[in-house]
Amino acid sequence: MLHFYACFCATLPFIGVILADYGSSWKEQRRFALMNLRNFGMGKDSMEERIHGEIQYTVDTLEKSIGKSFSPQNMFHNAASNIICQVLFGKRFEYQDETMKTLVQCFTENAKIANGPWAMLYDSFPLIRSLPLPFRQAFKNVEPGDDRSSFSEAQLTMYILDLHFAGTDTTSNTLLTGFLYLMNYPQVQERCQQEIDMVLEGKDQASSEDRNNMPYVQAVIHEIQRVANTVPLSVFHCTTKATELNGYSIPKGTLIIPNLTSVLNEEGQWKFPNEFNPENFLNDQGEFVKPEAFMPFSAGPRMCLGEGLARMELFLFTVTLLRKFKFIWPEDAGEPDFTPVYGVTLTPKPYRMKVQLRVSQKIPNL
Ligand code: HEM
Repeated sequence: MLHFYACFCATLPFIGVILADYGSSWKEQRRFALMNLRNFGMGKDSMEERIHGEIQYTVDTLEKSIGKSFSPQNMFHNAASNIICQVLFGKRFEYQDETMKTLVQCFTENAKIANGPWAMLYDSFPLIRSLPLPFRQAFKNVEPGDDRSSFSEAQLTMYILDLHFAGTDTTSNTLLTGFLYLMNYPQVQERCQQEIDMVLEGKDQASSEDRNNMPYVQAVIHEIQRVANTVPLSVFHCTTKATELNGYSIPKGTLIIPNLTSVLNEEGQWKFPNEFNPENFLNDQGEFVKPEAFMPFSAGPRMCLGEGLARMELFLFTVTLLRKFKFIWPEDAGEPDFTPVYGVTLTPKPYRMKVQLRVSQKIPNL
C-alpha cells in the first residue's frame, strides 16, 4: 500500500529529517541536528532560561485572563513554537506575528490532513491524486526548492520546518491534554501543587533537577503523556532488509506503521491501562517508576530527537503554571470530552479554561 506519508516522502526525497529515508543522508542530517541543537543550548541551563522566559509570556496571558473563561489552544501552540524558534532562529516572535501565525497554522493543518480521511482516500484511489482535492494543501504547505543535495538551501529550509513542526505541535498538544485532565481531576492537581510548594519553597523558579524530588509530579506528567498519546502512529518507516518477526517474513521495503497507541494502553503493561491514573508510574513506596511500555517518543535509532527538550518543556511549564495558578473547568463548559481529534498528532477537542491566582504559594519573585 502506498500511503500518503510515503507520497510525502516521494515528493521530498532526502529532504528534512523526519521523513528522510534511513541511510547515510539521514545519519548525516541527524548528527548535524543533534550537534547544533546541543551547541545552541538543548539540554543546558541556557535552554532552561529560554523556556522560563517564554513561560513568563504564558503567565502574562493567564494573568490577563483571571476569572474569565478562555480558550488555551493558541497560547500553548505559540509558546512551544517560540521555544524551538529561539533555538532555530535565535529569536522569539510576537504571538501576533503574521509569518508565525501562518507557519503554526500550516503545522496544525498538516498534522490533521496527513492522517485524516482525505489522506485515506488518496491512499485508496490513486486516480484522484492529481485532482484539486483538500490533500493538495498538505503538499503545498511543504513545497521545497530545487536544490536537493544533503546540505543545500532546500534541505536546510525543510530541516528547519521539520524541527519547528516536530517541536511545536507535539509539545503544545501534550500540554493542552495535560491541562484538560488537571482541571477535571482537581485532587491530582492539588497533590501536584502540594509537592511543588514543598520542593520549591524559597526558590524563584523550578529547574530540571527538581524532577528528582517530585515523584508525584513526574508520575502525573508521564501519565499525561501516556493518555495524550500525542503521536499515535509514530512516524512510518520501511524495512531496510528482509526481516523475520514472530514467524512472519517481512520483505525489504515494506511500509511499517508503529502503533504507539497499542503499547501505551496495553493490558498487562499498566496497572490502570484505561483510566487517567498517576499510580501507573508509582510503586508501593510512592517512588516514581517508568514501565518499559512508556514510549511516546518511540524507540530505536529513529526515536524522537527532541525528547530531552520536550521533557524539559513539559516539566517547567507544568510546574511553573501549577505553582502560580489554580486551573478550573468552567461551570458552563458541560461534561468534558476527552476524545481526541485524530491526525499525525492527537489534539484535544477545543475547550475553555478558567484560572485563579493561588493564595498558598510561597514564590519570592514570580
Ligand atoms: C511531547 C513532545 C514530543 C513527542 C511526543 C514526540 C514524539 C516523536 C515520535 C513518536 C517520533 C517518531 C520516532 C520514530 O520515527 O521512530 C518523533 C520524531 C522526531 N521528533 Fe519528536 N516528539 C516530541 C517533541 C519534539 C521536539 C520538541 C522536537 C524538536 C527538537 C522533536 C523533534 C523530532 C525529530 C527531528 C524527529 C525525527 C527524528 C528522526 O527521524 O531521526 N520532537 N518525535
